[in-house]
Amino acid sequence: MTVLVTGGAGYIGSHTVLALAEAGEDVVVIDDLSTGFSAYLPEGVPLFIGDAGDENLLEGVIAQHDIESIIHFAGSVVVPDSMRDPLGYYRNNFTTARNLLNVAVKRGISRFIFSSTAAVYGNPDQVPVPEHAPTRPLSPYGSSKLMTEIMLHDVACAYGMQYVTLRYFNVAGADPQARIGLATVGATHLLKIAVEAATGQRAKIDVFGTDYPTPDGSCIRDFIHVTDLSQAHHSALAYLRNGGASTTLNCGYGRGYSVLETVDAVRRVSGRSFAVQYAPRRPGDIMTMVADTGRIRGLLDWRPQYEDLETIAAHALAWEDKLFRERHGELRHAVSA
Ligand SMILES: NC(=O)c1ccc[n+]([C@@H]2O[C@H](COP(=O)([O-])OP(=O)(O)OC[C@H]3O[C@@H](n4cnc5c(N)ncnc54)[C@H](O)[C@@H]3O)[C@@H](O)[C@H]2O)c1
Ligand SMILES: O=c1ccn([C@@H]2O[C@H](COP(=O)(O)OP(=O)(O)O[C@H]3O[C@H](CO)[C@@H](O)[C@H](O)[C@H]3O)[C@@H](O)[C@H]2O)c(=O)[nH]1
Repeated sequence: MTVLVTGGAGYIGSHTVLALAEAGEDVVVIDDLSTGFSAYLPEGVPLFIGDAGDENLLEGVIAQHDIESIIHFAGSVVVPDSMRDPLGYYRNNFTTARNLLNVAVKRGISRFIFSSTAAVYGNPDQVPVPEHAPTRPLSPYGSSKLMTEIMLHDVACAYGMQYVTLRYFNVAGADPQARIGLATVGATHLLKIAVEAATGQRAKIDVFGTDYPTPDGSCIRDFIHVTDLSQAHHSALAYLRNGGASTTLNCGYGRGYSVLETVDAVRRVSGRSFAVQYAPRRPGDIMTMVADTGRIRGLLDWRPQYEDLETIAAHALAWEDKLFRERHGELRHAVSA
């Protein structure tokens, strides 16, 4: 019984592959390495380099491995890019998933876990946001994920598939042993930018908007540690294997931190000071995004371990220090599960 992980060489995918491999699961990965890194896969995990929407490739992988479930991470993830290139985003997020589901249905693979996003909610009417809140995405990225959610639901109803759609809130941090982490060059995530500043790779960090009607004027986010999120995937798999009904789950902790609090946490754990500049609001930003986590905590046997913001910041920083030294030729990379 093997789990097929698409996009398994990416940031969240590689942490999930590591968690599955450490739990003794058989895993195979399909990744086109457009933003992923083959070196971040544990030794012995087969990697098929190619498009997760290539039906011939998928048929070949399924012919060689006894695939029991699919976890689908592969996709394009940068919100502003999706505004410039909506067709590219609909192709890589929606059409890829459509082809993957087509092969899954043909080959009788009946368990599917899908990476969705809090971006499907758009500006929420209520915070914390429950799963039944209205979905009003503000970007083609969010729309492409919502369309895929709807397609998955329809496919599951028609062909008897069971699925879990996981809506991630703000994913951050790195493997606590710093074996892997976020390595994307030019990443735009707040915590990544802050640890780049703390490691001297940036002169300063801009805080986009300090005039919001929040306690300190900056936006508020619900950060989830990538290792806890990877464990949520394993728990979702166990839930489906136990016959759990198809469902959609928010993935966060239900606790919001402001942008300024987050930057302060990086300053504290690093003990390094860096310049913080107040900048205008970033277009399209949602003011407050915090998950209602009642459903995931009630349905899954999931025990997050790294809910503390300083722990998330410390792990992101340790990884960034290592990545910086690797990229400057002082270290070589090796992952062992
Ligand atoms: N990082 C976040 O904060 C966040 C939040 C919400 C949802 N998500 C979703 O989680 C998933 C993983 O995101 P990530 O942050 O790890 O990004 P990432 O870019 O690190 O990972 C994506 C992986 O998919 C691969 N890929 C892309 N298109 C492919 C294709 N057509 N075929 C095969 N491989 C392909 C890339 O090479 C990469 O390894 C995405 O679906 C993303 O939309 C991420
Ligand atoms: O240099 C920076 C970077 C970010 N921010 C602010 O920090 C907050 C968080 O921004 P960011 O880390 O870019 O995340 P989001 O825009 O909240 O989006 C993330 O979280 C979404 C789910 O909630 C995912 O869908 C997206 O892919 C993911 O990037 C926002 O208020 C930004 O304006 C800054 O002030 N300065």
